[in-house]
Amino acid sequence: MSSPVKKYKIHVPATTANIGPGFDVCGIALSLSLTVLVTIPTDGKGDAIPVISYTGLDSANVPLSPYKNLLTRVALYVLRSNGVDSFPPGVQIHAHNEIPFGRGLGSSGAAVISGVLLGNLLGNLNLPTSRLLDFALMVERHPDNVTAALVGGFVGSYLKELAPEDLEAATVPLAEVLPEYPPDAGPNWGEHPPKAPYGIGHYVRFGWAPEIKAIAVMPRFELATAKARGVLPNEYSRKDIVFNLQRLAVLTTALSRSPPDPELIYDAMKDKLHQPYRVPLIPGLSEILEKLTYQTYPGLLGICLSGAGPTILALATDNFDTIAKEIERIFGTHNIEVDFKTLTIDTKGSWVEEVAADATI
Ligand SMILES: Nc1ncnc2c1ncn2[C@@H]1O[C@H](COP(=O)(O)OP(=O)(O)O)[C@@H](O)[C@H]1O
Ligand SMILES: N[C@@H](CCOP(=O)(O)O)C(=O)O
Repeated sequence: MSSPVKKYKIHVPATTANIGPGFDVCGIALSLSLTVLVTIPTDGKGDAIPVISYTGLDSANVPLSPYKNLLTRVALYVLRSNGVDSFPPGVQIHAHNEIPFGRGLGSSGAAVISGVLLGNLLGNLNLPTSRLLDFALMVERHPDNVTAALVGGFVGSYLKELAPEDLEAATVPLAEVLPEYPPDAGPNWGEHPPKAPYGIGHYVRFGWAPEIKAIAVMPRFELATAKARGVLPNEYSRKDIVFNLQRLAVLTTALSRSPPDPELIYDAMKDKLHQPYRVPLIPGLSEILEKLTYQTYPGLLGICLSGAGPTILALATDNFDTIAKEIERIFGTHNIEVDFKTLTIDTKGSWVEEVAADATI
């Protein structure tokens, strides 16, 4: 006879980050999600390590060892940081993914947030949102995707300047925060991870005009965020920083006003801090940013790279298919195939629900 179980579903949305000038600051949660079904035996019996399975987008290449999979490594990091040395026995994890990997729609941010929520659930930790965010930020150091994925909506965030002793913990290489535990690691294996400082991330939710939708045009190739960050300079000119600051200050309010003003938003979504440097990695990007204007495509409000790319984000109130098809056409001239979707803004963020013992994804 099988063990009695408790089952939970963790829901985490995709995110688009930067929105033009808000590099590493702004994020928007979108209507695509990563859903994780967690089965926990109530009699404490079963395999010592969780059994993982995946369905959905890009699921064929995800590592299924809990010591290699990003989601479970983050969960174990949260557990170990809170005095729980290993996964409870008999846990089964099934993830269903709608967020394409490496396209600039926050798949890794969603995996990190689900991992933090999974650790919180498996350890019965009852951590508050700010503490969940601390752990997420120890893993994914830019706050834009993880904050929007956790709290939902259109969000701006910053990282607190840390005290020297906390700074040391926060700059520990990712590989040490998330060691790839050998499969035979016992509960006391290895060093404990560095303590996550408290209150690393601070955020505010902006308003959002309900008629604005997000068109995501997703090229069929992956661009690792780490690679797209690697091409950015370490220093910028005052002129370029001021260019972005001016636009960002206007954009956060302009996107909340109904009806939205295309003339104001279009220019406010321009950027000089990351997009120009990423052009060589995304054939067609410059042409797309120049060619699609609010004057030539009625309904278009603004256009930018989604996160680190290669997805293009167009914010619009109308003519979604026409706008997407023109972007598809330009990518096509560079022999790049795409998929496109018109998405709405997810205002709920991440959430966990208990489901019936016979529930499936
Ligand atoms: N649901 C998931 N489960 C496990 N790993 C994931 C998941 N989603 C993303 N990842 C990991 O994150 C990588 C993509 O991260 P990244 O380069 O930051 O791109 P993105 O823009 O999609 O966040 C994937 O190749 C995979 O290794
Ligand atoms: N601010 C980051 C955002 C990365 O988002 P992703 O969805 O591409 O991981 C950056 O621009 O590097």
